Amino acid sequence: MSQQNPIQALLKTCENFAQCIQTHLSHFVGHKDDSGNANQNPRRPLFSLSSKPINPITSDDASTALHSEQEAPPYPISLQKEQPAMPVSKEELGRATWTLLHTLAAQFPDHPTRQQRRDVKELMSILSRIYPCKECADHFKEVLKANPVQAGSQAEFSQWLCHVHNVVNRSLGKVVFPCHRVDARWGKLECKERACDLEGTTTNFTI
Ligand SMILES: Cc1cc2nc3c(=O)[nH]c(=O)nc-3n(C[C@H](O)[C@H](O)[C@H](O)COP(=O)(O)OP(=O)(O)OC[C@H]3O[C@@H](n4cnc5c(N)ncnc54)[C@H](O)[C@@H]3O)c2cc1C
Repeated sequence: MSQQNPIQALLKTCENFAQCIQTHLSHFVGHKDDSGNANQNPRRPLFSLSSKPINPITSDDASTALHSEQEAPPYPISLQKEQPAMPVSKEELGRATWTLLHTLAAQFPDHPTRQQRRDVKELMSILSRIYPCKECADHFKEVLKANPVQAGSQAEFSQWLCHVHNVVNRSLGKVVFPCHRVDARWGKLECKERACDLEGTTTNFTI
């Protein structure tokens, strides 16, 4: 074993330490090695100036570094690809609403209770206030003023509804519907054991 001068040993330790620092700093500043090539060492620095963990997949360039700083989305990736909901057109909304109203009229009891008569009047009145097409709602308000709801029976209500629908049709330049054919056009729902019938048996639901 060769005896080493303690000063020499200390100098050697300092040199090793300096080399170590230089190696790690080169990861941050794109240090060129002795051969003059840019440092392509794929290893990550042992520590980062960023407070967030470095994404091991992204590369070193500034744009991807920016990405690695962004928050992860709070929802699954697949949801990001979904198309925005298709808006409903005024025509689709109208057809759907008339379908509801004419079906309701077809199913309206022959001998409605006072409450049922009140309900349809109230429903029409509410529609004229909150129908989600302001222009249509305002127009329907005028139609109702000129044609108060008649709901003394199923026949009366469905004929009244046919009439007001025709008022709207005319104002839009549409063909007028022959109201004697309303029962052929709009029937009751087909439900087992009269489950859809307003006068049918009451279903008990457990929620
Ligand atoms: C209360 C209300 C007010 C509206 N106001 C406006 C408005 O101001 N401006 C506007 O642009 N749109 C309005 N709409 C929408 C408009 O009435 C139509 O629904 C829309 O233009 C689509 O018309 P459509 O030709 O497809 O048939 P729709 O009029 O929607 O009728 C649907 C189906 O009902 C049947 N039908 C037609 N007339 C009658 C009738 N008299 N009785 C029974 N059945 C019939 C036909 O088979 C028809 O295909 C309104 C809708 C509602 C419900």
